[in-house]
Amino acid sequence: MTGTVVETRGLTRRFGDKTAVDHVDLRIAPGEIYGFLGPNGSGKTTLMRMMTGLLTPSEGSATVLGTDLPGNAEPLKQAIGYMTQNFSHYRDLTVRENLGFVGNIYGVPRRDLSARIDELLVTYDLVGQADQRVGGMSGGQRQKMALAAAVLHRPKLLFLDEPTSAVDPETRRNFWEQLFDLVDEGASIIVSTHFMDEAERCHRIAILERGVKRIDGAPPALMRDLPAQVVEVTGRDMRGAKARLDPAPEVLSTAQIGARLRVLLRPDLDRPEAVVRTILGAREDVSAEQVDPNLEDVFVAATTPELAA
Ligand SMILES: Nc1ncnc2c1ncn2[C@@H]1O[C@H](COP(=O)(O)OP(=O)(O)OP(=O)(O)O)[C@@H](O)[C@H]1O
Repeated sequence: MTGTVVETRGLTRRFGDKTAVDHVDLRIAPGEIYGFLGPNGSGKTTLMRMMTGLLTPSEGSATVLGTDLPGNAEPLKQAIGYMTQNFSHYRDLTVRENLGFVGNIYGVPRRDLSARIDELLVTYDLVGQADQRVGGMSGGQRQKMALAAAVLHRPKLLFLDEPTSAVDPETRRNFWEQLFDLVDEGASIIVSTHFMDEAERCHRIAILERGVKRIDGAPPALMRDLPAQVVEVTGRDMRGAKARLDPAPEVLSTAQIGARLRVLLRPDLDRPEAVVRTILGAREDVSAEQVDPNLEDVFVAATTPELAA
């Protein structure tokens, strides 16, 4: 294996007039958790489906674990695992039966399958649910089972499409512990999300918007290299403050987050917090402070036309 598990070259998919994925170039290294971060409809699922060989690109190509796509995707089937966005297992079967079914599809030998299922039930904390019908389990339990099913045949590359969209933060944290364990065991993982905290856990991310890759890199580097300065404003009447800041030429964008206003300003300004105070006028009830960029700022900057390259 070279230093790349996935390479895409101008990968594009159109549905009628709509371009769901638009000339995306990516390189994903082995042992990485690589995140696709983007809002609904930004093309994350379509991009993943093309990488798994399930969907033919309209244009462009990819090499996934040495297999060239478009082309014969058969060799990929055994090498990848895919956890789809919608739960795709049998609700009328038990956890053990579902895992057995998946094992048979992958041709796991009978003599190994039951031991492998027992091992997965322990790893994913499903021993108590082993003989329970999946339809009666919680969203978090179903998700754990879907992950167990995706890794049953020990794939080298795992695709997870918004795997934690329906679970509470604690379940999400545990789920991520398991992803790091899988990476320690040698897997590479591609995961899509619209949660910033999840994106921040990835080794590298690509931010997608309307099918276009706006930026990619390691989250700390993306935050460090943000082409903007960030000022946080707190006080009363944040909507009024936003209305005054938005038209100012020094201001690139504003976003209200609860009782705070997050303001991105041009990178060349001295004392951006003073600039914000001047724009807002002498208001005693408002404070403005320069803060370090976070991933949300990176996302906003990457999807702001004046800032995006
Ligand atoms: N089979 C299809 N036929 C027509 N349009 C499609 C099809 N699949 C996806 N699209 C469109 O392509 C765009 C990208 O969809 P996609 O599901 O890839 O986005 P996503 O980022 O995964 O969104 P979400 O977060 O909602 O899952 C959307 O506008 C969607 O409506």
